Amino acid sequence: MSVIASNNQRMKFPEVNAERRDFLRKVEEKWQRRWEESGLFEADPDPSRPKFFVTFPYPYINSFPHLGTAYTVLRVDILARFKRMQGFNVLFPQGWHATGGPIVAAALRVREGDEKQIRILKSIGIPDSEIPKFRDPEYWVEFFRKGFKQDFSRYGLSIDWRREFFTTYLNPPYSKFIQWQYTVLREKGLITRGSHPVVWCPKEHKVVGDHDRPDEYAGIGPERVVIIKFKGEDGLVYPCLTYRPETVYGAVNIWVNPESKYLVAEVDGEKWVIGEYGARELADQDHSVKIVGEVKGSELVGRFARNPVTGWRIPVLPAYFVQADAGTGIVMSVPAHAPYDFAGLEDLKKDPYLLEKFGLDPAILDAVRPVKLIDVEEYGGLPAEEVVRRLGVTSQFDREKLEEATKEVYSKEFYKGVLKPEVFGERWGGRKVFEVKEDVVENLVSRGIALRHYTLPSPVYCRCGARTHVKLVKDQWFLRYSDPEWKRRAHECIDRMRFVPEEVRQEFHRLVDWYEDWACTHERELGTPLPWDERWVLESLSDSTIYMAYYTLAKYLQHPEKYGIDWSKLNNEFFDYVLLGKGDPGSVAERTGIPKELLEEMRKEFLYWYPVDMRVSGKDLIGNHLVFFIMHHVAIFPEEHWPRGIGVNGWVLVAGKKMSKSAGNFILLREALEYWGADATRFAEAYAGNSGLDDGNFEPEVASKAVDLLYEWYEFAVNNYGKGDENRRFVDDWFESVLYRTLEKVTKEYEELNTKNVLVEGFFNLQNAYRWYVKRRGGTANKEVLKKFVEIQTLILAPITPHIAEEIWEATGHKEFISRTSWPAVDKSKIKDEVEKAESIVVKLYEDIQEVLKLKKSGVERITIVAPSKWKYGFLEGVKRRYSTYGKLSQAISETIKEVEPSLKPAAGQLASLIQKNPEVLDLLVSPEAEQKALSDALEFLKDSLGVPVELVAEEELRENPRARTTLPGRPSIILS
Ligand SMILES: Nc1ncnc2c1ncn2[C@@H]1O[C@H](COP(=O)(O)OP(=O)(O)OP(=O)(O)O)[C@@H](O)[C@H]1O
Repeated sequence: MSVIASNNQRMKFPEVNAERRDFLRKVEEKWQRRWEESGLFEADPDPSRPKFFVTFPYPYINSFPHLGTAYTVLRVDILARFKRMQGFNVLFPQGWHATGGPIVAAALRVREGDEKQIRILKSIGIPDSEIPKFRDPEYWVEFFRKGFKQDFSRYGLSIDWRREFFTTYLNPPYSKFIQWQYTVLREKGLITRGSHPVVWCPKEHKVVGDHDRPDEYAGIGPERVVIIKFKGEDGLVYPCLTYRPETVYGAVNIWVNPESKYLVAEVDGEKWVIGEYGARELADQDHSVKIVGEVKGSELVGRFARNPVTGWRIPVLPAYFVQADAGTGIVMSVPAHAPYDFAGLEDLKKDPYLLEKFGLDPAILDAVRPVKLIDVEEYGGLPAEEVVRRLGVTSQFDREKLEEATKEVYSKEFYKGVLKPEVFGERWGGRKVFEVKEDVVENLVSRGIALRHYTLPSPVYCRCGARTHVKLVKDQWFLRYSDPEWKRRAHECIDRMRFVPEEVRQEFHRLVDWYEDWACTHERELGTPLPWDERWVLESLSDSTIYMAYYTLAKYLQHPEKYGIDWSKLNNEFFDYVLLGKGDPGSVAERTGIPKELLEEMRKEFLYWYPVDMRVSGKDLIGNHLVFFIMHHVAIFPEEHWPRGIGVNGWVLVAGKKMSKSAGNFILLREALEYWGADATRFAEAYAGNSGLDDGNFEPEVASKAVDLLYEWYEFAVNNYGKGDENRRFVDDWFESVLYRTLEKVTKEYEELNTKNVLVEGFFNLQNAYRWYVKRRGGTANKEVLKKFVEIQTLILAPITPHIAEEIWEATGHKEFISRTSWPAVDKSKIKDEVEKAESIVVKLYEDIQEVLKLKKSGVERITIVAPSKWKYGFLEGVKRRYSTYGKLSQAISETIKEVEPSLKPAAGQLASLIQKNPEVLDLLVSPEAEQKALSDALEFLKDSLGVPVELVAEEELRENPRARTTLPGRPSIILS
């Protein structure tokens, strides 16, 4: 089940045992206090130990953390704790992100008394009297920074809090660090200046970010399109806006909306006919636009223009699906490949009244015939026609179906479509659309036939109510991500990194290739001013690229009073020295007033911790932040400081959507902590998913159940540690083998951050195995084995549920924090395949006997298990060996029979047919001694649990009994008497 919750509609959590929960919470408080008092997670350089540096993308602090953030950050904590137990000196720092528009916009909304914004604040527990404070963006930063820290601490995250910081000018040393970074990038020629398309409010004269518009318009941004100019016989240019410029080769008419008003405008010296919206957008995208007149769409209908690439004389026709206030308001018609165009033409053909209404001669349609340009395997005929017919589109007003049809045709043709050589000639013919599209555009533009343009795919309104459009903002600063050398270094870094899961590596390569220059500054947002042009502040992704390096210094820089650091004296030379080793510490000391020794210590600290060993994030950041993280590291740092690892995971969803602060659909971490406590919440979060792109599934039922499971484990461990007997039996070997095998598997799963698998293997399966072990032993356990079980189970749980693990550790007489205890070594000598297999024969036998007894119901006085003759083991061994060579069971059997001594041939024939029927016995094969040992060891258990005497008799002794002859290694016969 997935979580269903939102601000307004709080979820009802499944019932929890409050007494147990309260016990767990007390334990949690106790250990959090102890960890803090002992500075357990404060990590300082220690050259005698290997280091491990883990990071979590600093969250944006416009609300409290929710279970989505908590899911991902828990994985970082689990890795940190696991690595610590493996003997690494682990640094897990945490900062907060405040850069960008959302906080400023939200504060503004509170100032304006926006009801929705105020409701959101109330829903997360802010009392009425406090709301006015949220008019100030700085208050948001301060308030939620504290809230995040509080929640993360109560969640038991093992963070070195001395390194906490937040972004923007509100934190001067961080701002200086960012300014240093951009100075370095500029010196390396990686920053350039140019224009950039933005969503623009013409009324308020400002950029409209996601947070400056009603929610339904979130995420809609400028899209690159092409305007193709069709010259009219009336002297006007008909500017057709298109996403598919390559299809101009099949444009057989032009569409206008007959009922709309168009403008006549002088655009860059030509006379155009265009919608008002388009004229505005062109004017804001570096074109000179002068309105000189107006014309009704219907007046344009029936005129003719020339297709600029084919030279065809084509008519202007009426269509109601054309929106004059979108794009240029004028559309070229490609009926072979565009479902709307096909439907529009069909309507005209079907309805003579329409032609009449606009005074059109029906003959005008004769020349308007679809021309096929692109071949796609799926479509034999005209793609648009086929899809329109298949979906049952009735007219151009059938919008829903037409949208679906358009999506289908466009995407199939884009990726799989091959351009027809007879239309596109040698240059493009025979090639895929996506391969040549750019070249086609380039060609059209260079011939003066087309121009590049930006527009919005659908209308977007500003919060002030005005309709926005795309404007090119000048003097924008860009990161030159298009630079080939920069890309090359990033690819090299990606090749060397570890990715969890491995399959995301290719995606990073693809993204690095895909990125073009990135506009890195914004106006009117919280952030750090660009050092050489302070009108601009660095936008939120651009300021969050190498800040992991800042963590290594934050210990000093965020505590200036402790180290005698004067923030105002921090300069680029300082960062050059401590982060790049450039310059002379003596002169840096003189300029900054920071003692030389301290500077050297900071440099050492950086060198000790860097690079980042593993950065763990939700998959949303793959496409942006994590790419930037790589790009900026390779630009600024030498190779030895490039990132070493990235781990990604899916999202915690709410009703199929990412749980998110901005969308407002969340369960707050603090609510969960209040209801279940930290360990049970952590248990359910860890159980929610593994590494990879699949989304997690936080189940409240699991959290409620975890309260019981953890409490019961605590009781069991504390009450049973040191108990048990000294007897050593076969089944002790078995359980020990399972224990160490589990440990081996769990160690691998932790390395891969598959936390769900850890709990499945390392908790649920192990607990089941223990239950069987005790049952098999008639309710007892071996003292040493039991001790090992309690220890290993608690150690396995420690990274996930550290508080209760500490409590058990202490209660079982261990002096050290479990968080500092070594991860147990896998004792390979204890892992015994044969023993595990032999025991599985017992399990199956036990189940089989139960089944048979159920059928018999009563009257059974004795159960005889028939131990197979030794030669049968040899025979099976021979079959198994040959089977793995030949791959054919029958051949393996007949070859083996040849080797059997003559007196056994008849019995071997019978055995052969049994193997044919039960080939699984080949997998169960163990030595006769091991099987014998397992069965003998189980006799008492079988007798006690089945309530009937059970004996193990050799096959030879029961020669007369036909059931006995069918006994098989791994599947001994059962005789009831
Ligand atoms: N629902 C979620 N499931 C898993 N991880 C998440 C979820 N939401 C955020 N994260 C992760 O938390 C980290 C910090 O991101 P942050 O809290 O700033 O989230 P965000 O996506 O910006 O905010 P929002 O909650 O508004 O979506 C990122 O690694 C992000 O992938």
